Amino acid sequence: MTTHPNGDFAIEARDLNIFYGQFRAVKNIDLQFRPRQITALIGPSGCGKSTVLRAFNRMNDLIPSARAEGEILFHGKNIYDDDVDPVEVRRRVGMVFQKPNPFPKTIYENVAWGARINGFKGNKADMDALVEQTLRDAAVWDEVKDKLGQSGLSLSGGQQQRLCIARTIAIRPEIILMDEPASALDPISTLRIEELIQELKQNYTILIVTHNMQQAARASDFTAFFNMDSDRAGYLVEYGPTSDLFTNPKNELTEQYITGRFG
Ligand SMILES: Nc1ncnc2c1ncn2[C@@H]1O[C@H](COP(=O)(O)OP(=O)(O)OP(=O)(O)O)[C@@H](O)[C@H]1O
Repeated sequence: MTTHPNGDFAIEARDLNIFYGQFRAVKNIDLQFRPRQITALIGPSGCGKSTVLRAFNRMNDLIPSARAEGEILFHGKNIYDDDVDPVEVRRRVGMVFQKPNPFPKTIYENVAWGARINGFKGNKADMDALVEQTLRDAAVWDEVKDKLGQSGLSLSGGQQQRLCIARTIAIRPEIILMDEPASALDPISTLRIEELIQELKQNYTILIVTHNMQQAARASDFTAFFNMDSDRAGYLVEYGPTSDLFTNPKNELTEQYITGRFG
């Protein structure tokens, strides 16, 4: 994929519409994400947050009925152009899912896999060092360093999710998409994930879908609020710095949503 600088933005949606068969699930989305910032996508159930998120790494391609119109510009290139390889898009735009889904392999292999995908050529000692550094970056090293040969599935839910984040960053993406990454976790594990997201921001642009308004307010720099129209298509109501959106929303609907009056 030949790419060019994309102005000030890490990734950008232009007039994005996504359909499942005849049904238009989201409409006319324009959104621009600055590098190394965390953006929360919020809104009532079914308004299309996950659908929009998955559009940024062509994950919707895996759903046979799904179709995108419009553009997603990444380094100035529309990722939906015919000459773009979706596998390469997913390498550069990684994803963490709601339910932790480590591979049924060792903790070590869950991380080493990503490095190999990236063409890692070093010896065993180099790989050991890379696995350690990646697990440290994902704030899970201390808990797993004595059991790297055990299955990733043997860890707690919160540890599994941090292992999945390690697996994602081992591929060195530029952008990380997170679809409610803490919603299946207890409050302490949730806080650890939020802290980790803050650290990852130094190196990655992060888009995070969350149902949890406090989490959006605490953990993000920007917030995009979506709602569902009378035709059930999701649309973007308001987008801006999180502090503005939560303290001084411009739109009446945003105010109603963040104060819990609907959704
Ligand atoms: N695979 C699919 N096939 C058909 N319709 C789908 C599919 N996935 C989602 N939809 C529909 O698209 C719309 C948006 O769904 P989506 O899951 O993106 O919303 P959401 O805001 O993330 O919801 P939630 O907060 O409940 O997870 C909904 O009407 C949903 O029923």
